[in-house]
Amino acid sequence: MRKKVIAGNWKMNKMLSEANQFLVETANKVPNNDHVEAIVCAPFPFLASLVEKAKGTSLKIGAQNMHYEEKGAFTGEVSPSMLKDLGVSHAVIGHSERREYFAETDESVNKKAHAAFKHGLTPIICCGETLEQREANETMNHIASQVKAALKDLSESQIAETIIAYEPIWAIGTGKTASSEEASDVCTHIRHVVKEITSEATAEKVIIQYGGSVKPANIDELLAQSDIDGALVGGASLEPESFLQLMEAGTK
Ligand SMILES: O=C(CO)COP(=O)(O)O
Repeated sequence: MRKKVIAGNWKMNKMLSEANQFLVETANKVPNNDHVEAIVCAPFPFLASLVEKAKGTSLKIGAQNMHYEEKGAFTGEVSPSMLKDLGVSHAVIGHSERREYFAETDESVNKKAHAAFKHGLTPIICCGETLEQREANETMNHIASQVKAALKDLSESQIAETIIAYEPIWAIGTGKTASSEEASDVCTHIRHVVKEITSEATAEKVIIQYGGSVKPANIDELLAQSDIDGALVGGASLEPESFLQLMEAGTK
């Protein structure tokens, strides 16, 4: 039985004092069991403080991006080794907002996935189709190609440790959730793609999240789908109360 992994993606929100206060109100309350893993993916300037505040609790702290190089002349960038050194455990890679606004490509996503494993970070690799692609029946091909490109040349054991987040772009921040059936169909497809490039045993281990307007009111139905192992949550992860409700849903 795979555990549920629920990650909040705060995106570019909160001030440091608000981020710290969020941890004060949630870190000790996130479930401490084998059923659910709770992660907050926060802006870079908050990470050191949040890691400190999460110490001794089950809450993990993740980044929302990283460079694939270890160090060097990359002004404005943050390396995986810096994140690891801080005590960060996860990094979101290839979010559609980064692909759209910051020229993230399948190739850079793959380089970042390799770099994450090299430095002991767990990548949360995002994939998802636009509304036009969905309407043109291109969803399954597009997702397969994004997933294959992201996982290229990773070892089977690395793939088994990877978290893949399916986030249909038309459902992000729009209040429009994919129906649990639509979400489930694509997540099942992702597991098939992973099986195709590795093995059934590895595909069964991969955590596949759904993301896109997930909230306490719809998470139960999404998590009830056999191939949906968690959620990557934007808006509803910003308030302590709804964040904790999402975690509770994961323990059911
Ligand atoms: O992009 C998302 C998480 O990475 C989803 O954002 P929302 O939950 O705000 O739709």
